[in-house]
Amino acid sequence: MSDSYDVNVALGPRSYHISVVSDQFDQFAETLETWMNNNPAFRNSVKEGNKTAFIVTDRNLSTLHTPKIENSLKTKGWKWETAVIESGEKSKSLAVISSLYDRLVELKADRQTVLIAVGGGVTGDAAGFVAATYVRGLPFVQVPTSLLAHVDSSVGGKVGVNHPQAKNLIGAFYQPLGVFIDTSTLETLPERDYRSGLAEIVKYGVILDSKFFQYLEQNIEALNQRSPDALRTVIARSCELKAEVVEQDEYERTGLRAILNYGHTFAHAFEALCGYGELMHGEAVSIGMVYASYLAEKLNLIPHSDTKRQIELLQALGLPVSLPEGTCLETDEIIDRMKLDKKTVGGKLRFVLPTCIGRVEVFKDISESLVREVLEELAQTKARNDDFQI
Ligand SMILES: NC(=O)c1ccc[n+]([C@@H]2O[C@H](COP(=O)([O-])OP(=O)(O)OC[C@H]3O[C@@H](n4cnc5c(N)ncnc54)[C@H](O)[C@@H]3O)[C@@H](O)[C@H]2O)c1
Ligand SMILES: O=C(O)C(=O)C[C@@H](O)[C@H](O)[C@H](O)COP(=O)(O)O
Ligand SMILES: [Zn+2]
Repeated sequence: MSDSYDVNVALGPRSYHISVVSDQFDQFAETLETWMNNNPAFRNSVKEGNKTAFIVTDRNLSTLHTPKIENSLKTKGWKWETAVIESGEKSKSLAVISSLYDRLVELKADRQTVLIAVGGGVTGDAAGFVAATYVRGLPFVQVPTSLLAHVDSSVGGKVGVNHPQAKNLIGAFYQPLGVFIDTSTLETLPERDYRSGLAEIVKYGVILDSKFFQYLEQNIEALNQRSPDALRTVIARSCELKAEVVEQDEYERTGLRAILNYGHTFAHAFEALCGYGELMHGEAVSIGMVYASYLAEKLNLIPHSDTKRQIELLQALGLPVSLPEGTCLETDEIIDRMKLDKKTVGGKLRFVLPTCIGRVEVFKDISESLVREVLEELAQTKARNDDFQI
């Protein structure tokens, strides 16, 4: 596999490129200008030297990688302002969005001001929502810096913020002009955040690609050591798989895109109920996939061995497979929160469940009592601290 690659997300007039490079932040402004030159709506700005940007980044990134983006813009004659939001899930809030609108008003930003998100999924989701809504749309560029953002959140155009009751309840579909992934950012990513990203990678194997799942099983050591080769392979494959799904169902209307939500019906309820930021998104997804897989077993869709393979892989990658010790969530409350999931129709829950490793389907007629059974049985295995090793 080469040192850099390019994944095209083919969405007609909203098509864009995901550029994956290593140690090439100095190329950022040139790449941005290429994307703008290829887009009739923005090429004049570059031609006329009207090059202004609004960078949104989080506190941690503001001293780590954001200066590299700023330096690159400087060499190409760009003017920019940088807004720093606090790190962590709590920044996915309407209060933060509102403060960013205020900054844009002060700046007198217009529809040619490029909004650049530099950070993890929180920054990308929040900044993307601002880009989607300010003056009904600013050109938006993602510079993801966490593994989770490389493989998932920067691709596909889901942007938004949390409601105190439920994750991502307020948002939009808004595709970026391009995604610039420099894998060197992973060198500074804390361990827990790195592992959180691995959960979404495992998700792609379960939902779409059994060979990829097998690759992950066979490369645990390399992934745990952040081997650049293994990382390039998994980032590339994850982006390709997500792009293929998004190309076919950009707005999650046919149901296909919903498969990217495997494990999330449980995960989002856990994240909201534990308090945003207590469980990382990827950790919640890891636990949520185990719950969903166990539900699939109860419906005789898969044998236990398929759940076991997921548990073993997730654990080998240092991910949790049950809620943390001491977590005590009421089953009724979990079900209540799950009903705020965006897949819910007419008050009825829908679940993405595996039918084997590499394939999932969306199920809509699952009895609440069965879901209750899963929640209660798995809460008890946690209490026995046996990590669901049945
Ligand atoms: N839009 C989507 O399609 C989509 C997909 C998956 C997840 N998400 C959302 O993404 C969010 C989770 O993303 P996340 O895990 O990146 O969280 P995050 O943005 O909070 O980043 C995790 C932590 O890592 C730090 N960090 C990021 N990059 C770093 C780097 N290179 N070096 C040092 N520190 C770094 C951040 O400052 C933060 O403290 C959740 O809100 C989730 O709902 C969205
Ligand atoms: O891109 C998608 O579609 C996904 O579902 C990817 C998920 O990993 C991601 O967490 C997403 O933000 C969840 O979306 P939501 O619509 O369930 O809030
Ligand atoms: Zn997710």
